[in-house]
Amino acid sequence: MDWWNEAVIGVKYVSTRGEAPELGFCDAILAGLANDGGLYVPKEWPTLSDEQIAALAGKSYSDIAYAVMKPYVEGEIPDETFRTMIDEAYGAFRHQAVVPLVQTGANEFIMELFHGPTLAFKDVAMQLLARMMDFVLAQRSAKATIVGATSGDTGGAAIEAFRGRSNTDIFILFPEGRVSPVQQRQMTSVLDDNVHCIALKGHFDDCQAIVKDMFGHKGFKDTVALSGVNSINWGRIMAQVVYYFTSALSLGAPYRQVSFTVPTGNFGDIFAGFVAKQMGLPIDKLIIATNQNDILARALESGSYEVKGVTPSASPSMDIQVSSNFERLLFELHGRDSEAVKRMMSGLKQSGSFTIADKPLGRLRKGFSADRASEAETAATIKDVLETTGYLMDPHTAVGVHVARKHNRQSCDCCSAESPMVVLSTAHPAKFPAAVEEASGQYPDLPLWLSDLMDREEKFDVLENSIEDVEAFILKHARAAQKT
Ligand SMILES: Cc1ncc(COP(=O)(O)O)c(C=O)c1O
Ligand SMILES: N[C@@H](CCOP(=O)(O)O)C(=O)O
Repeated sequence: MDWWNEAVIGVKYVSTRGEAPELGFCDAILAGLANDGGLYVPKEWPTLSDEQIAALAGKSYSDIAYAVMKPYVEGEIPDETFRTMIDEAYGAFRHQAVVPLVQTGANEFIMELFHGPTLAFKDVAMQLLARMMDFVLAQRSAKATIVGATSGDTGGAAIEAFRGRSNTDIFILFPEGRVSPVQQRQMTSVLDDNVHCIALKGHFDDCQAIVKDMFGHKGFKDTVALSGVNSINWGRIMAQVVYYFTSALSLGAPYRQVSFTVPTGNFGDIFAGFVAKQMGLPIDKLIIATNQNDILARALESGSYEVKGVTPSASPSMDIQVSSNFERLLFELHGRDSEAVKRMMSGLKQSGSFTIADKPLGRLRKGFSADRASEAETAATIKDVLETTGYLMDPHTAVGVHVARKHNRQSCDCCSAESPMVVLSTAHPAKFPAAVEEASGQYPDLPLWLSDLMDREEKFDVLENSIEDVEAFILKHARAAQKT
């Protein structure tokens, strides 16, 4: 593709908090979190015209991925190298279409994002990010220590993508006893020397807070050459933008608007939808679907973002209160005013809450809707969809389907019933067999190639919810630290 406007090629990245240096793509993905605590976003959004989007119709996933992501990496990763990375990353997916659509109702489609190696949508970005980071590190003859916090899926996908790589050690923090047994075994049964799993005595938000605080601890960060693979990393979001394009194109874009409902926790996946819209994809509505941990739905309703504590649910990967990527959206909603973002984030740190002012709140409500699914509603949706269509879905996807159906597009004045509704299916049901069986009576088996997973040997350490303990553990095991 050579039709990208020269003006937007080779995008630079700025921090949402305005105090970190502007970076090129390679530095931005290695940095993970900006050193002012903010998140990197492109300085400007590359846009595509309807004609350019139409020209992508009928192309393969890899072709579309290359076209959509090219301006973000231009001048930093050579075209041919980038194309090879994309082909390799998505060649490993076990479905020809990479992210196929399945119709489950009138104008309702499920986008299956779980055909990668760990059966979750995280593979889509992680398979590419690992290759890009490896490339940058090799070019610089450098090593990095990757850290990640997981409520279950990011950890497995990251470990699978980075296992055995000689330039990186990876440390994944998961909340002890709060991920599904399949999710845990996907992480802990990887025995490669560069992989370290830490079961933290705390919640996911504790794991995420420790990861973010390690980025703020300069001495430690430099000693271990710290890098992150949570969706704070722009490279993750960029790769997730692609499937909004592929699915919308299959359903008639750019000549037809499409809406999306996204099961949401850290706001990365739905923020990628926002980016696709900024780039020119005709998205009608983006619907935020939460489980009973509904901070985002409450924030949209009341304008007050207020942490209330996490209640474990059948969709554990979404048991999140501090939703990292919401900061990226707040930055946009406030006209890229980093002072406003800093005020809100410091309110969050000090008192666990902040208020969104009227104007940005109006913008938020214009582009997004939000609702929640209770535990009973989630289970009932799994059962109902199975009985009416024969399709078995996981609890996270069911949260999405429930919220999509509840949003009555016949009567709302915010989006049209004519536009197809795509619900993102973020995980395979076999990752959550107990919840799926309890809801539907049907036990979802793991695919054959993972059928011995629960018999595999485990390797992990249990640590207190303490940044000192986690840092000491990393210092002891990270090869980048031992070099200095
Ligand atoms: C299965 C599943 N669904 C949904 C989500 C929420 O995605 P996001 O954090 O990007 O909002 C996650 C994890 O984050 C997940 O693992
Ligand atoms: N649900 C996630 C939580 C971390 O999210 P991320 O997208 O920011 O990495 C998980 O499964 O770990």
